[in-house]
Parts: sequence; C-alpha cells; structure tokens
Amino acid sequence: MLRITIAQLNFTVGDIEGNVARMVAAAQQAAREQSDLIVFSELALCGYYPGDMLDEPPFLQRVQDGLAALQQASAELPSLHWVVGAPTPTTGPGKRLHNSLLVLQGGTVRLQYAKQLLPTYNIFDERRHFEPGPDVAKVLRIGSAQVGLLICEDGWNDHGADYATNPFERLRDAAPDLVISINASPSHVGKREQRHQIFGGSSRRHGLPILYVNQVGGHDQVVYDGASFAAEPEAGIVFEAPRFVEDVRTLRFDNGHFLTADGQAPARVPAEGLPTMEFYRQQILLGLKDYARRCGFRQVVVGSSGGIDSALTLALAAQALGPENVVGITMPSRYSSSGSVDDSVALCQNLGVQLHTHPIAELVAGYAQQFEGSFGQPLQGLPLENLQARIRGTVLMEYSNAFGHLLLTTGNKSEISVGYCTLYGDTNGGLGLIGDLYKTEVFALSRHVNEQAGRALIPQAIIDKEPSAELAPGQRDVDSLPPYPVLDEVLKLLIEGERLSAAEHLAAQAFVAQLQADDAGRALVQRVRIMVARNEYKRRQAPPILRVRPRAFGSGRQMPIAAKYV
Ligand SMILES: Nc1ncnc2c1ncn2[C@@H]1O[C@H](COP(=O)(O)OP(=O)(O)OC[C@H]2O[C@@H]([n+]3cccc(C(=O)O)c3)[C@H](O)[C@@H]2O)[C@@H](O)[C@H]1O
Ligand SMILES: Nc1ncnc2c1ncn2[C@@H]1O[C@H](COP(=O)(O)OP(=O)(O)OP(=O)(O)O)[C@@H](O)[C@H]1O
Ligand SMILES: NC(=O)CC[C@H](N)C(=O)O
Repeated sequence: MLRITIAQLNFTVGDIEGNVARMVAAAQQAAREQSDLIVFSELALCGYYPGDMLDEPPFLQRVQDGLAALQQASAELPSLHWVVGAPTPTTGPGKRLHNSLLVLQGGTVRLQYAKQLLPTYNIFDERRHFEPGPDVAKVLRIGSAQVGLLICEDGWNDHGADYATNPFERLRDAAPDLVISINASPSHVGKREQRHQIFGGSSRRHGLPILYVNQVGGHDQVVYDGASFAAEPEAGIVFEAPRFVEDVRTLRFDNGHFLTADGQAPARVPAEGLPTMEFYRQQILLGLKDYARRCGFRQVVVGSSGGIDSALTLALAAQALGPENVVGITMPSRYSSSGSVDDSVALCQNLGVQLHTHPIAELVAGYAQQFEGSFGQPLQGLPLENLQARIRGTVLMEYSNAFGHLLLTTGNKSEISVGYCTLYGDTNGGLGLIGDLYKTEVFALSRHVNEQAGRALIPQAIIDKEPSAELAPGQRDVDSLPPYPVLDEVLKLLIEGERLSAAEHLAAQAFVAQLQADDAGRALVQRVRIMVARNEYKRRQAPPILRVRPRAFGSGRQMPIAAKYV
C-alpha cells in the first residue's frame, strides 16, 4: 500500500521562493498524513509557463537555489518522496534546458526524467526553450510499488506503437504498478472531459492505473482548473479533485486501486462536468482574481453603458473581487439613450457597485470643434463616432491612473473578430473578461448569472435591449453587422473550426451551408471573412482576454497583419 498526496497548487510564475514555501507546507501536511509520496505539477518550482524568463541567467540561478532549498527540506522529511517539476540543465547539444520531473528523497535527487514531447501548437511554445528528453521510460520503486513517470504532453499521444512518438509504449513495457503524470494543462470548455477520455483510454489500453496531477490558477490569459484525477483500467475515472481551487489531499493506492486516505472508495466522478455557462463563469472569476492579485490590483473600473457587455463585465468583476472593489463610470453623450444611465444605475445598485457619472457631451463638442481650423469643418461621421469612444477610453484611463484601478475592457469575441470597436477607445484596458465569448454567449451567460443569483442582478431591460454602440443617432449594431445569431455561427466556423465540440461544429456547419445556399448568404460569409482578416491589426494591439475556448485570440491564434487575405 502506498500513500500518495496530490498537491494541486496555485503557483506564481517566477516566484520561486513563494512556490518553494507552498511546496514545503504541502509536504509537511503530507508527512503528517504519513504519505510516502507527494506529487506537484509540471514546472511547479517556477510556475507554468515562464516563457523567455527561461533565457535569463539570474532566473535560472534562482531556480537552482529553489531546488537546493527543496532538497534540504526533503532531508527533514526523510520518509517522503517528492515528485517535483522544474527546468534542469542539459548536458548535450541543442537547447540548454530540459522540462524535467525530479524525485527528491532524504536530501538527494533519486531520479530525473526529461519531458519527451514538447507541445508547440496553440498557446504552447515549449520547444523554444527546452530540449526534448531521450525516449527512455523512467520507473522508480517507492515502497511497495514500481512508479512510472510522465510529464503532460508525453501522455497525449498514445496512439501507434512507435517508441519515439509515444512515450506510453516504452513505459508500459517497463511494467510499472502505477503511472504518475505531472501536468500544466490549461482549461477551456470540454478540456476536462478530453483529459478523462485520453488518460482513461490509456489506462484501459495498457492496464495501468494513472494519477494525473494538474496545477490551478490564472496566468495572464490562460486559466488552469486543477481537476487532478485518478484513472483505473477497469473502473475508469475513480477520483477527481475539485476544480478552480487548490487541493492537497492524500489517497491510498492499494492493490491497483485508488482509495481515500481512510480506505474508502472515492466519491463517484460524474462523466459530465460543469454546464458550459457555469464553466465560463468560474474560469473567468479565477482568471480575473489571479490576474489582479498577481499584478497588485485590488480594484477595477469599467465603463458602464447600460449595454449587456459592460453589465456582464461588471457583474463578473463584482463576483470575483467583491462589489466594494468595482467602480462603474457612466459617460452619457449626445446620442446616449436615457436607458444608458438609468439601466447603469439599476445595475450598479443591484450589484452593490459604486457608479460615477462623467458626462462627455461637452468634451466631445469642444474637441470636435477644434478640428474646424484644420479640417474646414467640425468632426462628423465616423471620426466623430470614434472620438466619443476615445474620450470615454481616456476618461477611464484617468480613473485608473488616479486611483490605481485596473481598467477592464468589455469587448466580446464577435466584435473583436470583425473589428467592431474603436482602437484607443473602448479597446482601452488591461484585461478583457468576455473577449472569448461570442455575443450570443454574452446573453446566455448574463441569463445564467441571474438564474444563479435567483434574481435579476443584470436588469432584464439590459438583456432585452437591442445592441447599439450609441455613437450616432439611432445607431444599431445590425446596421453595420449581420444579426449576432447569424454572425456568431459564421465566426465559429471561421475561427474555431474543428476545435468546436462535435455538436457545435455540426450546428454551425449546417447553419452556414444553408446560409450559403443563395448569393446574398455567400456574400455575407465572404464579407465576414474579410472583416476578420482585415482586423488582425486591432487584435494585435488589444489587451489580453481570458481564454475559455480552445482557440482564443492571443498567442493561440497567430496570424500575420500585413498579408493578402483572400
Ligand atoms: N492594417 C492596419 N495596421 C495598422 N493600423 C491600421 C490598419 N488599418 C487601419 N488602421 C488604423 O485603424 C484606424 C481605424 O480603426 P478605428 O480608429 O478603430 O476606427 P474604425 O474601425 O474605422 O471604426 C470603428 C468601428 O467600430 C464601431 N464601434 C466603435 C465603438 C464601439 C462599438 C461597439 O458597439 O462596441 C462599435 C464604430 O461604429 C465603427 O464602425 C485607421 O484610421 C488606421 O489608423
Ligand atoms: N455611455 C457610456 N457610459 C460609459 N461607458 C460607455 C458608454 N458607452 C460605451 N461605453 C463603454 O464602451 C464599451 C463599448 O460600448 P458600446 O455601447 O459602444 O458597445 P457594446 O459592445 O454594445 O457594449 P455594451 O453592451 O456594454 O453597450 C462599453 O462596454 C462601455 O464600457
Ligand atoms: N503542458 C503541456 O504539455 C500541456 C499540453 C497538453 N496537451 C494539455 O493541454 O493539457
């Protein structure tokens, strides 16, 4: 029988000293629980993913010092084995580092394993910094068990019998009793189920119990949900740690089975995870909390237009940080409807958020007038529309500068896709909460937030009103864009493509095929395609957004700007 402690922790990238302290505290808990083995996540020592910090000698020196501190701590708990993820120097040619797994015990490194498969797709770029490890299986006897070791991507390619491309093959040949996989696996909708399918499948195919340990926390645009789990060959997924929170707990591994610390069968793991909207909500809350905390912000400011995007952003921010840490600013102009102020007042009252009024009509008029000398006439048309958005963006940045609030930008994925936003205006901000949600999903998540609260936190009037930028008289989004239910299906196919769930993909494909049955539909799809391509320059200058889908704007979609698109 082996006692294993899962350390699903929220590490901060670069905070080696803080991460060491977290790991030591978890190891002390493990020792109290008489554990034989504690398992930390991939690159736990430096946090995942440190990017080009890995090129900096002082950073690598701190990593080395951190490892020395861990070794020393392991000497003080001699009966505990520590499975630790850390960068380590290579000895051969190529890149100077391996992405490694180390087993520490009694003050020494008992084993080192270098990750073999380095992901370089989507948001991952590990080959930029690391040399792949040799295709050797690493197995260590700990107590009564032979433990095989893998690192994240190593376990994602379990198809085909080629040793070089499938580390599972060689590991299976080494006949461990148990496989431990350490991970830094970002979450997006459907990811938990995908992990269960992949690792559950490998467990069954190779007849190997697998313990999968993930990190938790938000790192810039990427959020890790934790959700560490255990898989058995016959029973499937038998244990799952909670999502979006830290969790340090000890399991027993006895006769090929995972049991709770007191020897019971763990609670049943449901096949289905959180409903999509609740998943979005929790992912965004953790993403904002960790971004604000790590960057040293306590409070955020949001322009409150009385529209759905700013309303949802305010509601999520209030849930993540507490309403006392959220400030709304309503900035009526000549073209603002009375609802823009009244609905903002109702919203902020519901949320318990303070709302300041900062009218911009005079600022806009004065500013527009100033152009008469050089333009021969005051500003009008699109430049005047954008001026309003830019003045609002400037006002919001002044609040940010004056009070140290983080400005949250409110763009959704539909607008960001087609560039329906003003550069240096409503695109201002440090972080976007809903930038990976299509507009139709913004409505769905707003309804979900209300349902969950058991009351209309976001006033029904805001949910019911027709989307409008309110930058010109009577302006409506549908005058410039296809209706959102149409636009979103086209965008899903263009941007997410096969990364959509099977059901979403089928639905979008059928919808767009029907749309393209006539010339007008074909022209619409082509127009959207061109808008998406032409607006890459706006996205490149936009603030980071929290990722909730497999393909989010940012590092996961790298497109050229100055190219011929179609
Ligand atoms: N390839 C390229 N590389 C770098 N820069 C490039 C560029 N192409 C244009 N530009 C620059 O970008 C400028 C045009 O962009 P920009 O100034 O933003 O202006 P623009 O995209 O022309 O207009 C903004 C649009 O967004 C709508 N809007 C604004 C605000 C809020 C909302 C909403 O509902 O949320 C909608 C508004 O009604 C209007 O249709 C050009 O004047 C040029 O300076
Ligand atoms: N009158 C206003 N007062 C305060 N902020 C505003 C106002 N109008 C626009 N904004 C800010 O600019 C962002 C873009 O607003 P706009 O109304 O143009 O488009 P939108 O994408 O439909 O957003 P929303 O649904 O929040 O209205 C808003 O989310 C808000 O942060
Ligand atoms: N850190 C990694 O190797 C992550 C890659 C892996 N496929 C995942 O997304 O979970």
